[in-house]
Amino acid sequence: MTVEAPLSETGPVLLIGAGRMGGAMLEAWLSAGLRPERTIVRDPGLSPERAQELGARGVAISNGAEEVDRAPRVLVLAVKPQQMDNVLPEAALYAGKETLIISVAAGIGLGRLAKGFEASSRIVRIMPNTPAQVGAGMAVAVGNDAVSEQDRALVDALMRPTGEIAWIDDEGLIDAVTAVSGSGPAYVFHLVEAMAAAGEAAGLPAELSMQLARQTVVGGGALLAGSPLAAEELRRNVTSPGGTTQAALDVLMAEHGLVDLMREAVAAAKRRSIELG
Ligand SMILES: NC(=O)C1=CN([C@@H]2O[C@H](COP(=O)(O)OP(=O)(O)OC[C@H]3O[C@@H](n4cnc5c(N)ncnc54)[C@H](O)[C@@H]3O)[C@@H](O)[C@H]2O)C=CC1
Ligand SMILES: O=C(O)[C@@H]1CCC=N1
Repeated sequence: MTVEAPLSETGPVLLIGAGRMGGAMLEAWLSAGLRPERTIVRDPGLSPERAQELGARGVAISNGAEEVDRAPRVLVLAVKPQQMDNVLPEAALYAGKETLIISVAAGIGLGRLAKGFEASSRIVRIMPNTPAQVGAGMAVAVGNDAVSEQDRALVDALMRPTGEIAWIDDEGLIDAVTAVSGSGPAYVFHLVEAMAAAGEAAGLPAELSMQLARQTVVGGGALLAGSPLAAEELRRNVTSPGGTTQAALDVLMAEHGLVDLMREAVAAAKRRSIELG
């Protein structure tokens, strides 16, 4: 197995697009020891406050021009899929022979990315999620044929501080991945909103209901993370036969319940991911 140098010795990393997803990964990298002066952000849409805040932490904010002559070790594209066509020609100016190219954009395939760079370019497509910001993310990666074992080790080193990483060989799976783990945190946050609203409907004050919903999802996630038991087993441990939980699960697990709804939701997200490409 090829082992890449620790993150503190990696770089320079050029992040193009430091919005919600790029920003989340950036925070994880800096927390894990990526040296700020070897971390370059190119994002003309950054607010002056955010640019100043990153600058104060030592991160280099680039206006683009100076990047042309200093190819980064890694170039990470974290702009919206709709922005990619505008960004690729600029990104191609920055990429050198040694640069590993990573894109986290939903729907944009390796083939389309490759058209933006030199034919021999090593390109990895990653679908991360925003819990990356606190090191609890799930990222799935797929590389083109040019990607080496060393490149994979570098991607692992970069993504491990953001949470778990899984590699797939079949890029065709990535739309479903996007629909489950890429978009999935939003489903969990919506669950919190739905539980809080249901608590209010059951007579709880709004603030207390939100506290209960939020901490229950946080606590459920922490138990799932810390326990060797499967989700199904943990669910059974809450469910006394003939008790209150069973009464609720009879509703959630009924026909047209959560399982059917989630299947439809994930299928819709997968369709949209395919459309974006
Ligand atoms: N937000 C999420 O949970 C996830 C997002 N993604 C992917 O990450 C990508 C970014 O999404 P978000 O961070 O949510 O969007 P965002 O809108 O928060 O961030 C995009 C950033 O790109 C910047 N930008 C726009 N044009 C640019 C240019 N020409 N050069 C450099 N920067 C430019 C914007 O100023 C903005 O800060 C998308 O492709 C999305 O599919 C993937 C997984 C999860
Ligand atoms: O909503 C989106 O399109 C992006 C991709 C996965 C999460 N956010």
